Amino acid sequence: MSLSRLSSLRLFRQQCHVGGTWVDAEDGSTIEVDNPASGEVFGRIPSLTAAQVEAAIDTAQSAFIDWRARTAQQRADMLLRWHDLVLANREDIAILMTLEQGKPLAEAQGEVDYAASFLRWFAEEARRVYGETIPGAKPGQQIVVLRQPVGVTSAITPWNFPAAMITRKAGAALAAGCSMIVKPAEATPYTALALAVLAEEAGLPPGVFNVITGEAKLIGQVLTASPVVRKLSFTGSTAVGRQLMAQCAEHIQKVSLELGGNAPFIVFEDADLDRAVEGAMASKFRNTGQTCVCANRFLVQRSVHEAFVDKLAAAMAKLRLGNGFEPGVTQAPLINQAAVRKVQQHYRDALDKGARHVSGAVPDGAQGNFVEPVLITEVNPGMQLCHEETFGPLAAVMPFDTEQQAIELANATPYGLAAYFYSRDVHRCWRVAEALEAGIVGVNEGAISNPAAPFGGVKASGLGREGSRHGLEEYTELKYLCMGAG
Ligand SMILES: NC(=O)C1=CN([C@@H]2O[C@H](COP(=O)(O)OP(=O)(O)OC[C@H]3O[C@@H](n4cnc5c(N)ncnc54)[C@H](O)[C@@H]3O)[C@@H](O)[C@H]2O)C=CC1
Ligand SMILES: O=C(O)[C@H](O)CS(=O)(=O)O
Repeated sequence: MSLSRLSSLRLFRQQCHVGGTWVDAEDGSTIEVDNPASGEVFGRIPSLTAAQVEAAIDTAQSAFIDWRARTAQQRADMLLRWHDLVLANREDIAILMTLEQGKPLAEAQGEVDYAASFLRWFAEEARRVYGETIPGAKPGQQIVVLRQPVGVTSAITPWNFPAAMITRKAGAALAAGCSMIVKPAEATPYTALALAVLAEEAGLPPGVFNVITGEAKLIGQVLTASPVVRKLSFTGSTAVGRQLMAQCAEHIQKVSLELGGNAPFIVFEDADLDRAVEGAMASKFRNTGQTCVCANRFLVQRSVHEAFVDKLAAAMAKLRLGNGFEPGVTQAPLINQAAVRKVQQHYRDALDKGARHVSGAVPDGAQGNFVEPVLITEVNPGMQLCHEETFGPLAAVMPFDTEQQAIELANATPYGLAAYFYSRDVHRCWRVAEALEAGIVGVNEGAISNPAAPFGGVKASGLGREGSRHGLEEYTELKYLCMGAG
């Protein structure tokens, strides 16, 4: 992708979008954006000042007053138009996504579809924000429960799903009648700005959906220190989520936190091994292992351990690492050198503590941001990868003996976002599904994402749910009216 070709993409914007206006930083400062495959800087984005973030909050507040007064049908229609425009511009959005995040183009196109599905889902839900009535305590008295939008909301989003993590939040917020200010990851701003172009074209009033860029800590401080902002939705690392939650305490802002994970993937001896391997590949290598719901540890019952490892190694050998724009590539560069070092660290730590290398190249960091898929086994609970999110293409297998041991091993982590297991014993499926400490459990399924489902985790994986009607309710407040008999 040449820079001249890039500048011909109408969705490629290098300014922030606030109140319907495209703006630069008032002091002219910018942040470089590079392509993870080559390291080439291909664009810049503004680094807004604190005063500009404050101005965005004021703009979003004014827009909220008008937006909440629209009818649910009007909000639904605009969300649906936004959905249609996102799909109509699928190819160009995917090009921007592969350029800035690196994922294979086909996977980027798939993410655009996934992102659009949240806009459709919340367009449909927008007309179902219901209240309720409750019998009063006295004759003639009635309790009326209203469900109202919380107001101005903010979203701080990660680089791994530059489109879907925005529409999963903005779709819900706007359907509820809120306005939103989004700060995308510094590494992946262009997908977010493309969504802003299309939101404007869909007829969303100025200030309802705003995209700002700049120094993360500064922007986070301004957004969480404002009494006008009534909710923050964050997806990213647990460390940053913990910090932001503390900052939101000042004005009791609502928070939704989608944080890190360490998903166990359990294969019982009664599993269909071929299906288990299919599920393992879908869970582990989606986005080159850079998702919060990726299998981080494979727990395999000892009697099928060797067969599973052999099948998994054979499936991994078919993966193809390369530039996301190359046809047939299924594994792309990691987002940056820090991500490469984390995979190296988890691999080295595991081998130092007794793991065995099975297949794939040793992650030695010699290929820039590219890391070959690698398989190890004989993993044990004392290894870093059992307690930290690897976020890369390292498949780590641990044999186990009993069902109870598998459950204990699976739950022995600070995280609790996703978990997976394969078994054809229906009674075991119920026992294990109920025992796993996670917000999402894939039962004989490795691909679990769905806009209709309440996505979220427990323990260090976060608070709240996104997607589903539950995700919309997170952007509302309940108020009850006690109507006296008069
Ligand atoms: N649960 C998930 O979906 C994700 C988990 N992660 C985990 O986090 C690790 C680090 O990845 P990062 O992208 O660096 O995640 P991160 O948590 O540092 O960044 C996520 C978002 O938070 C912003 N941010 C960072 N520090 C902030 C602060 N002090 N105040 C306000 N905003 C701030 C970033 O600009 C970005 O928009 C990954 O290796 C992975 O383990 C990362 C991305 C997504
Ligand atoms: O942050 C992530 O990794 C995503 O939430 C995972 S998913 O929702 O795209 O499955």
